[in-house]
Amino acid sequence: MSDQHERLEQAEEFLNQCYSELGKESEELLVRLNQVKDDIQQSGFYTHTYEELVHGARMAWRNSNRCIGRFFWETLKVVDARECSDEESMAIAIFDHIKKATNGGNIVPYLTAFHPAHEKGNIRIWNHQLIRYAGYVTEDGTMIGDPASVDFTKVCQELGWEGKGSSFDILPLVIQLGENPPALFPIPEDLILEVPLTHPTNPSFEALELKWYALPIISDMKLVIGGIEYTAAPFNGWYMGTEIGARNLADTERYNMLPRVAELFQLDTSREYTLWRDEALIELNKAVLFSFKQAGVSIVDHHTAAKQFERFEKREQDAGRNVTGKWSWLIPPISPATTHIFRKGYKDDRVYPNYFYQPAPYK
Ligand code: HEM
Ligand SMILES: N/C(=N/c1cccc(CO[C@@H]2CCNC2)c1)c1cccs1
Repeated sequence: MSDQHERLEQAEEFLNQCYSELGKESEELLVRLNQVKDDIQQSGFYTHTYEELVHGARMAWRNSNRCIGRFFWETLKVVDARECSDEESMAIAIFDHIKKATNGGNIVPYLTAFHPAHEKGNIRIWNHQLIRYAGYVTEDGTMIGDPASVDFTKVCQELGWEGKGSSFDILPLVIQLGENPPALFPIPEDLILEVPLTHPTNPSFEALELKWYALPIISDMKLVIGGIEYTAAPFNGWYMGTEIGARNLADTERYNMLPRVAELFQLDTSREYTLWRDEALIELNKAVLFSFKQAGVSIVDHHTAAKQFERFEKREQDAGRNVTGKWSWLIPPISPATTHIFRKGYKDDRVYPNYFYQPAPYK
């Protein structure tokens, strides 16, 4: 099937569902379908109205099989930055996104849509997340910072960026328009909200000098709506505590903090069966949730998130829509069997609109 014919089919499927969900008259839909058909026949593309862009981005979140946070899909705020035509104006839009989404700690889910892929080539944001810590391998092979960031940190250094070499250096924003060389922008420090980690009952925890950033904002996925591909469409939510406490700070190939936490709580690490790893995990996750709450920064524990997801499932059923999901991602990494998700099956069907991985623009 030709590219144009395929895009027209995808456009028609999206517009039919979108206009039906928005309760629009069939007359309005027919006019729109004819206009889109002409546009695609003329140029191979069509341009979403702002309303279609907003609802399409929300539908894509609703269809994200690996996301436990979908209860809030209808609240996503969307900024239309499709007019941005140079790296500077994109950087300004991105800084504005960070500021509005952070909202002093009361995090608001936002998506900023830049111009979709077209003949002038793609726009790519090279960062995986807009706010993330650098990772360095020293001469003697020891790790500083986030090991998951080592490759991207090297790329930033090759582009002229110099980090301070601390465990928590915020990486710069890297934007590439089409075939232009990538443009690098340090993120203004006053835009970055971070939470120092303390423990509710163990005052010695702060000696670990751990912290994490408040705003998780994914910037390397592609938003596809009705055959139109938004290759730069950063979106943020708030964290689920386990992401920080059970993975980012706990994984041996990340900050690998469990042995240090065990030491602080004087756990018996001589044998696995003392479950010292599990006890350290719980203490670390309690510290993350306690610290974010203390700092007035939005976060959700995995039990509450699972309950919200259950309400999402019920509401989708009532709306006559099937809930698709990827079980292995939806269950939380600690105490998964304490959630209803563990006992359910989900079909990992691909439903459009949706968010997709795209090849790394550097390597
Ligand atoms: C509002 C609070 C939100 C929470 C607590 C939340 C929670 C999560 C968690 C825990 C994951 C798994 C991440 C991992 O295991 O590394 C995830 C995945 C995902 N979420 Fe959400 N989410 C939220 C909002 C959003 C929003 C606003 C969007 C998009 C508009 C979104 C789209 C996705 C996608 C596409 C994935 C899969 C990512 C991948 O395949 O790597 N989520 N979410
Ligand atoms: N809480 C979140 N968590 C994530 C959501 C999507 C992706 C990720 C990071 O995924 C990486 C790839 C696989 N695990 C780490 C984390 C959100 C980020 C942006 C909106 S909500």
